[in-house]
This record gives sequence, C-alpha cells and structure tokens, in this order.
Amino acid sequence: MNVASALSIRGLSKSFGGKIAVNSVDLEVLSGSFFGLVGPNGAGKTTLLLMAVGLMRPDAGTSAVLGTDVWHRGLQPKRDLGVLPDALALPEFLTGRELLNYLGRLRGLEAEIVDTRSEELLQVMDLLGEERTLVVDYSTGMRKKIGLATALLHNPRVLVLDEPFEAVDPVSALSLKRILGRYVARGGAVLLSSHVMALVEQLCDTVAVMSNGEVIAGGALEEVRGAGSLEKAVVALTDPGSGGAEELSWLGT
Ligand SMILES: Nc1ncnc2c1ncn2[C@@H]1O[C@H](COP(=O)(O)OP(=O)(O)OP(=O)(O)O)[C@@H](O)[C@H]1O
Repeated sequence: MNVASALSIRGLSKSFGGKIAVNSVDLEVLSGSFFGLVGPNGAGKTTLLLMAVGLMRPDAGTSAVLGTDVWHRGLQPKRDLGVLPDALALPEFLTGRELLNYLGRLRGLEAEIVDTRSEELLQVMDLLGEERTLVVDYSTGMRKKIGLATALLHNPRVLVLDEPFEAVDPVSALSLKRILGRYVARGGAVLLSSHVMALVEQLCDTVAVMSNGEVIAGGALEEVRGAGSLEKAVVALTDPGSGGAEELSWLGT
C-alpha cells in the first residue's frame, strides 16, 4: 500500500442484467486530496461509489480504505469512512438532532461528544431553526445537509460524497466548502461526484472523468482541463461529436 493512500480502488466492475455499469475501474485517492468524479448521467459514478464504500457488492475488484478492504469484517473501514450515498435511507421519523444523536451513539461516540458535534453540525448546516421538524418533512436540500452531517459526525478520515451540493442553498454550500477545504488541508481525503464543473474546479485538485462505465481521463485538475474550462474538456471527452449543439427546431416557434 502507498502510505498516503486513503482510498484505493482496483478493477471494480459491475453489470446489471448483462449491461456493464462499471468496467474495471482503478482510482487512487490520496490523504490530503480533494478528488472529483465527473461524467454524464448513467456514466457509472454512483455505482462505483457504492462499491467503493462497501454498500454494493462488486462483480470483480477491490476497494481499500487506508489499506483495509471495505469488506473486511472488522469495524475499522467503517470508522474511517464517512459516506453520503445518492439515495439516502435515514430513520425519518426523528428530528435532525435526534437522528445525529442516534447515529452518533450507534457509532460508539460518547454522549457529550455527540451533543457538542450535533449542535455544531446543525449550526453550520443552518438546521437549528428546524428543531421540531422530522427528517421525513425536510426539503430535498435539508435532507442532503442532514445526510452530510451524519457523514461528518464520527470525524472519519475519508469522505465519499455522491453529489453533496445538489439542492443545497448557496449559504450552506459556502460553509460546507470551507469545512471540506479545512478537512483536506488537515490531511483528510474527499472523493465526491458532481455535475457542477465550476464547483469541481474550485475544490478539487484531482479529477477523473467517467463515461460508459470507464475512466476515460484522470489526473491533476490542470492536466485534465488543459487550457480551457473543465466543462469544455468534459464535453469534448464525453460527447466529442456534438459539443452540445443539438436543437429542438419546434421549441418556441
Ligand atoms: N440497481 C440498478 N439496476 C439496474 N441498472 C442500474 C442500477 N443502478 C444503476 N444502473 C445502471 O447503471 C448505469 C450507471 O448508473 P449510475 O447511477 O451509476 O450512473 P451515474 O453516473 O451515477 O449517473 P447520474 O449522473 O445520472 O447520477 C446506468 O445505465 C443505470 O441505468
């Protein structure tokens, strides 16, 4: 194992009913690195991330967190990982604070630590005003934010976040960006997927572009985007023919 390796993905593959969703993908996310995974709808990003954190069994390949396989029976990979999956299954008939309390205790944190961290997380996610609202009644963005709070609660060393900023308002997004930036500066590792290229350019030092289940480009942000923007580079890589120039001739006539 590379000593600086936070998440090491080797040959992960998955098919659904004969259709290949992810085809032998390798990725290396280093400690102290902000890694962005981008690519068109259906490229295989969510499937890859689910396998990378041990929430979906791969057909082939491995994923190791700080050197330990995610399917290892012990608790260490789970302790080291903070995960925001795409479709979040939360105990919904709890308030945000109750949910954090429940998950914090379940993860073996002391009550006092859970209380302090929950207060801070609800504060930075701007959810303190919703103390009486059950998660089931949260808006889409609020659900995303409480999901992020649950991912951060146990102070993991590696964060895997599927579309973390989707539906999150700009004020919350700004504080979240600062928090994640500090986390990486202190040696944490973040792997996130996003369709917002400006955000990936702002945050990530390393990117991988997925298309049709494969990584078709990857490396330092500057290398992948070249002289132009990341958006242009990703469109050129994933849809070299059209450049997004299709028209609906009847629309607005
Ligand atoms: N549970 C499933 N059953 C069948 N097919 C699936 C399943 N999950 C994903 N797929 C298929 O696998 C492919 C990759 O899907 P995936 O959700 O990983 O893409 P994605 O890159 O995350 O897309 P998006 O950007 O739209 O979220 C798609 O063709 C999708 O239809």
